[in-house]
Amino acid sequence: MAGIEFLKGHGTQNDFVLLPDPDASLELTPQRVAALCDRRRGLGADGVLRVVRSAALDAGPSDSEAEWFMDYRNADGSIAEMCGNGVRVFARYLVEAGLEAGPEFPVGTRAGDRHVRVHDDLSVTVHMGAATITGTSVAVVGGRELSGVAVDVGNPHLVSVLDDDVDELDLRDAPRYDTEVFPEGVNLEFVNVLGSEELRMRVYERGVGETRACGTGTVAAVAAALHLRGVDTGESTVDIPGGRVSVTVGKGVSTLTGPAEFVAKGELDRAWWEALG
Ligand SMILES: N[C@@H](CCC[C@H](N)C(=O)O)C(=O)O
Repeated sequence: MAGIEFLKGHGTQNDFVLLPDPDASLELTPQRVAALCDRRRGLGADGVLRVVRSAALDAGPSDSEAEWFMDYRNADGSIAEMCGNGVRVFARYLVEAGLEAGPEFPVGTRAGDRHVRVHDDLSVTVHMGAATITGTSVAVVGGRELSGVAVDVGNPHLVSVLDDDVDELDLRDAPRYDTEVFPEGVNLEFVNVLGSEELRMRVYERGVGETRACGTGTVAAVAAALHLRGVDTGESTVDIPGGRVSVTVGKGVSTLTGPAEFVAKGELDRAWWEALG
C-alpha cells in the first residue's frame, strides 16, 4: 500500500503539513486533520494545506481564475477561509514543484483568489484583498477586558492594541470573546505599537490556539492600528514570536510579504491514515 505524500513547511513559524492532492482523492476528515496536526500522535502543525486543482474541488468562489486551490484546515480540523502564512508556503511549493511557472499567479482560497509573487530570495508577497474594519468588540484575557477593533481579512479578527507589553499576557487559557459578534469564532490579536511603522503582535488563533505567527492577523493588526490613528492607508513591519513580516494597507487592498520555508518531505503511513476514519 503506497504512502501519502506530504511536505512540512512554515511561514514565520506558523507551521503546516502540505498534502499534494491534485485530483481531490484524499478524504480529508476533521479527525485526520486533527491527528496529523497533533504534535504527539501526528506530525504536528498549526494547519493543513491541501494542494488541489480548483477544477477538482467545488470550494472557492465561482469566479476564480486560479488553477490551484489552497484547501486550508485549522489544527482542530475546522475549515477557515484564508491563511496568509500558509498561502506563501503554498505558492513556493507550486513553483518548486513545477506546477506554476511563477513568479506571479493567483491561488484560489475560500476568501477568493489571492495573487502571489514568489521573489528570487524565495520570500513571497501576497495580495490579501481588503482589510475591512467591521466594528469594535472586547476580548477577555485572564478576567481582563481588552477592547478591540474587528477586522475582516477574508477571515475574522479582533485586534486589541495595548499600552502594556503583549509578552506579559498569559494566553495559556483561551481568551473569551463575544459570540454574538463572532458567531463563527474569531482570531484574536494583541498588539504593541513600537513606532509609526513597527508593531509587535501575539495571536490566539481560532481553531488552533496561540501560534507563533498569523499572516491574516498581521494585516488586521496594521489596519486596526492605522484606524486608531484616524488613517486608512499605510505600511508597517510586524514582529511576531516567529519572525517579522511587512504589511501594506491601501484602500480596498493590502499586501503581506514574508518568508516561506520547507523543512521535510516524506510519506504518511496509509494504514494509519485509513484507521483514523
Ligand atoms: N495562520 C493563518 C490563519 C489561519 C486561519 C485562522 N486560524 C482562522 O480560523 O481564521 C494566517 O497566517 O493567516
